[in-house]
Amino acid sequence: MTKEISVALVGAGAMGGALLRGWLSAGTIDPAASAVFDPAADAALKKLARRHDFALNPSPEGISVDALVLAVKPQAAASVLPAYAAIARSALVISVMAGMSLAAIGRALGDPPRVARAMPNLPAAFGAGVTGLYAPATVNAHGRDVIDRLMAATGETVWVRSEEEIDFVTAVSGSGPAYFFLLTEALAEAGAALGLEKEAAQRLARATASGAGAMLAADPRSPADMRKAVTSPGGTTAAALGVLDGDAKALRRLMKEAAAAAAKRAAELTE
Ligand SMILES: NC(=O)c1ccc[n+]([C@@H]2O[C@H](COP(=O)([O-])OP(=O)(O)OC[C@H]3O[C@@H](n4cnc5c(N)ncnc54)[C@H](OP(=O)(O)O)[C@@H]3O)[C@@H](O)[C@H]2O)c1
Ligand code: PRO
Repeated sequence: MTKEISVALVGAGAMGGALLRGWLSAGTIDPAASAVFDPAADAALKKLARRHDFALNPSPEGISVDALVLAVKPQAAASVLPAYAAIARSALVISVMAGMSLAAIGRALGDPPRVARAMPNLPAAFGAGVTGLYAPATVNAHGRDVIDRLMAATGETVWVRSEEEIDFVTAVSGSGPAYFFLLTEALAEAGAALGLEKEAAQRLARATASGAGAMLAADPRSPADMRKAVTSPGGTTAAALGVLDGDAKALRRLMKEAAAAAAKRAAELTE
């Protein structure tokens, strides 16, 4: 049987909390040997700590774990991370922070020997996440296996070839769920503008987005083939796609611009 992983998680907000819940429900981590640090822990986190018996906000002194996972806001990292330098010396450090480079993490933690980057996304909370991963050569095969097991507990994993590509992962899948949520909002607004009741339009748009997501998850056809299956020649979908994807390729152009803006911002956040 594979050994459970002991983890120290720094930051149990939206992303860190989703990962923690995924690990606990999948049995990936050993809660009794793990610790979570989040100074203003809310009632739900306190309840989770009591139920699973992991240490919540212990002194970092003397903590020894397999993996130290960093999930605070990048803007807070430089002031927060030094307190965890001693843990980082013997642990595999995994940062899920957008735009915080290996070099900057190394500086904040006193240059620990093994640091990797992971870029998960929020559907991890439902086991439906996808995480892009990068580890330099200082992380050996065992370390990569630990990283993969931790992140695969909340969805798919995709290894990339360079640290720079983590910014591109952030632009596609890290931020990506927000693009689909915005599309759902926009579709509901369009339905209401046509004359549907607002609530009916919202329910139709939301169920359509989740239905399309379920097809993407379960149907082996490519997105393009599934799009064609919805589109009757000369029909209603073709009329709509003429606007979204006609000669101007409006949506594809906009998506390229949006992803480029996200990648640029990730690079700006990088020290
Ligand atoms: N949200 C996403 O979809 C997503 C996806 C991929 C990657 N990420 C990355 O994940 C990181 C966290 O983002 P988030 O959206 O989860 O933000 P968040 O909800 O604000 O979570 C950050 C958590 O860290 C806590 N914190 C603050 N100071 C701390 C300290 N000294 N020690 C330990 N914890 C501390 C915060 O507590 P307070 O709220 O009390 O300050 C908060 O609970 C970011 O670096 C982001 O780039 C996020
Ligand atoms: N949320 C973080 C941000 O917006 C990183 C990816 C998703 O910066």
